[in-house]
Amino acid sequence: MAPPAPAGSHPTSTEPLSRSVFRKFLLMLCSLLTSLYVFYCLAERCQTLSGPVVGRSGGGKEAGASGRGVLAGGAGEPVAWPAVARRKRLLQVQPWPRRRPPALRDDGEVAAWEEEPPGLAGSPGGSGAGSSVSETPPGTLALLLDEGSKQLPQAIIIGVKKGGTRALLEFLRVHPDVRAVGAEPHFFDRSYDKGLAWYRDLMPRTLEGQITMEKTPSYFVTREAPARISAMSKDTKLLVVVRDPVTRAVSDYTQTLSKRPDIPSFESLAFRNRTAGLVDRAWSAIQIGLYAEHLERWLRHFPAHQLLFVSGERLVRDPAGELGRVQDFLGLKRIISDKHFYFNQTKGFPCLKKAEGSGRPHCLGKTKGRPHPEIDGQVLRRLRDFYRPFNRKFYQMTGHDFGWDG
Ligand SMILES: Nc1ncnc2c1ncn2[C@@H]1O[C@H](COP(=O)(O)OS(=O)(=O)O)[C@@H](OP(=O)(O)O)[C@H]1O
Repeated sequence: MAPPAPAGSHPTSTEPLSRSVFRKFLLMLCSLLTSLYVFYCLAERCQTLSGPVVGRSGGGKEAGASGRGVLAGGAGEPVAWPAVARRKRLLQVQPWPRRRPPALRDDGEVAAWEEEPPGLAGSPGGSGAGSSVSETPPGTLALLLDEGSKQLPQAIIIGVKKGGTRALLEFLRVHPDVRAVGAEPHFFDRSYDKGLAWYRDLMPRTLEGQITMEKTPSYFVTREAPARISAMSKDTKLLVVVRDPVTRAVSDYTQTLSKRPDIPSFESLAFRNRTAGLVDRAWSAIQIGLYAEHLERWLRHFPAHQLLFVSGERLVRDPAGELGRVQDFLGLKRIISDKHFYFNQTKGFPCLKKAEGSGRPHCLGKTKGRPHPEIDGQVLRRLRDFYRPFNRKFYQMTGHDFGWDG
């Protein structure tokens, strides 16, 4: 038998042809496997770099269509996001320069569309994190993956004003399968005549398996909002962050006072007749806290299991715990956990260790968690008495005692 030819040498006339073909085949197989391995490593590395903090781009299913698949599960019925979501997350690799970070208004909300045009929606609203990523994925991955599309929201934070809605949205955006508009669109209360196409255009791009979200706290008390949202999609999931209505009223007043320091005192606005203890329920700061009454309207259009009530108090005390419930409700994998938060002593609130898009620690702006003026104790007690029956009814309707009545 002829001795084996040195590696890489050409087959000799004495070497059988089949052996030479086999050797070439082996060589090609090795190259193929090496290329696959290199590509896999690159992709994995990108994903590792992005960690739990995510950025841009998405795609998805046809919004507004009936039974928008992935969200079809009810409250206690988590639906797993398709495996494709993992692949899609490759698009969220950072960092790419964000086009234009949204500016903050003085009330702490993200500035409206003149600051962040609809087409650029989706930046971390109110983050102030100074973070930067764009919607353009880097070359190779962009070629391999599609860029997603704009969808109508499948889940909306509908209220309540001053309940902790910004905190909930900012915390949720840490999730790689959540994409949200930064600013409040106010579509179902102020801009409904602009039409669903206009509304959809405000949304960030999402990929299949990602949820599009927005928050506009005034929807909860807008008479037309339940029917309008149901007309968009009866499968829409609704989140309501509720907070002790008395504290909420004071918070609401504090916000107005910060813009118009000359308004009358809280004590005088809260009563139609203070001596008689007659509470002015027409005052919006009081009215919004009548949760049971507002909820009745929503339940005429949505089944109870499509609403989730988030405790504003627990969102401060135990954000990860409350976010766990929210992720289950939205059918999301539980990714946001204790390790995403730290308690900032100066702010007096939980903050994110890594904000969406920046990877840096991030607390909400100075208009969130500001000190309240001192309110007469007797007035507060009267308001507690006033709200008690409404709160009890609300506990019954939601099946949860939020503990506002001591
Ligand atoms: N983590 C964290 N950081 C800062 N603030 C937090 C946080 N979690 C909840 N909150 C509470 O959120 C309250 C503001 O609620 P909203 O974001 O719903 O307000 S708004 O309706 O959008 O204006 C705000 O109310 P005030 O304390 O009255 O300012 C906060 O108490």
